[in-house]
Amino acid sequence: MFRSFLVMSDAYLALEDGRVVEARGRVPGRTRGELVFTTAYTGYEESLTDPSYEEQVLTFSYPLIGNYGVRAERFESDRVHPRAAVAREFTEEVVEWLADEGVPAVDHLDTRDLVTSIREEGAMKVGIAVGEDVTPEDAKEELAQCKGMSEHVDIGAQVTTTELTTFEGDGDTTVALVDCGAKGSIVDSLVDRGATVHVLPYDADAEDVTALEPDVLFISNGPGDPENYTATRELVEEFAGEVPLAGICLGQQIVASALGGTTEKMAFGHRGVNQPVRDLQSGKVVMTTQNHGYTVADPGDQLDVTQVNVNDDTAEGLASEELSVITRQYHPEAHPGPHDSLGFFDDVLAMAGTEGNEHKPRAVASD
Ligand SMILES: NC(=O)CC[C@H](N)C(=O)O
Repeated sequence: MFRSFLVMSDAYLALEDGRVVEARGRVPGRTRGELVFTTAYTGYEESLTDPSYEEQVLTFSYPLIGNYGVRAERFESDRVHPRAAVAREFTEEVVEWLADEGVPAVDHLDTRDLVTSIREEGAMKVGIAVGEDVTPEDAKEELAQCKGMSEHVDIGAQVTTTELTTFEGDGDTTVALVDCGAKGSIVDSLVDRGATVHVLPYDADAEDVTALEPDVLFISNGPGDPENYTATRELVEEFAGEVPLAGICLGQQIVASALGGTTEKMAFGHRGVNQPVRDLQSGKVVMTTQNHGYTVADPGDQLDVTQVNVNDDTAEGLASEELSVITRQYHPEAHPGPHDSLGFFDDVLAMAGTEGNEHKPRAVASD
């Protein structure tokens, strides 16, 4: 009786399964979202700035987050996207960063237990209340207002560029990248290979794309349910067979859905930097970075599954030689994660059939 009086918590997480978990508050605030976890042991700056985490609460299963600082050059976008961050222990530097960004954070809870619950019960809604005077009821109120991921019907608007932005490369390929929440490393990976990348709003129409005379139409990663991206799907329908198509993560899901396939929600998704993927033609397995909660259930008649996840056989790569399409469910641009699959960007430019792109990796100093 006295114990609960003496050790008052200043943070509560109300889970959809009815539990309320106590934690230590690091950044105050009240919020809600879909509770997911990543097993990545590095790359917290990249994950926290990945727009695909919009409307989610990100739990790190790795116990210490922040041990090599916070550097803006590693950010994937200009802000933190998860609604809140959860770890066993955050360093002061990460806490300061999240406080600057106004993103609630909690630690000193058993994240092993939380991750086990998500694995057993699936990604679930969570309400969070952090601050000196908060009560479990506050967290429950947040939970009561929490929407399911698919109910965020216009989530693309929260993360997209609002105007056309161009990144010049010194080769011959022109890429129209539809920004549904694109990671900066996707643009970098294309520009590094000489492509000029025009970044378009997620609701761009056919005229906007045609005006750019692209060699490739590229659909980016992004948050939420792929079925909610109606305008982007229409673009794919319009240009399939006319312009080569590429897609990453949400991009793969939208391309499949537009070309007659179906998508579905996974129980708890794939989030981490060691997801094994097998290429069906070569038999080769590569380690990949992943962050998704939906998957392509059926690619439809026009696309072939070219790569699968070794753990659960889900579709990791799709292609159509006839329509010139290649997509990946994982993140070939890495950041964070292994660079095994960077060759995807070479394949995309090769598919475009343009010449004169020279690959200049950023790791090599230019002279
Ligand atoms: N990284 C992404 O593009 C995520 C795609 C989609 N929002 C999903 O969760 O499956």
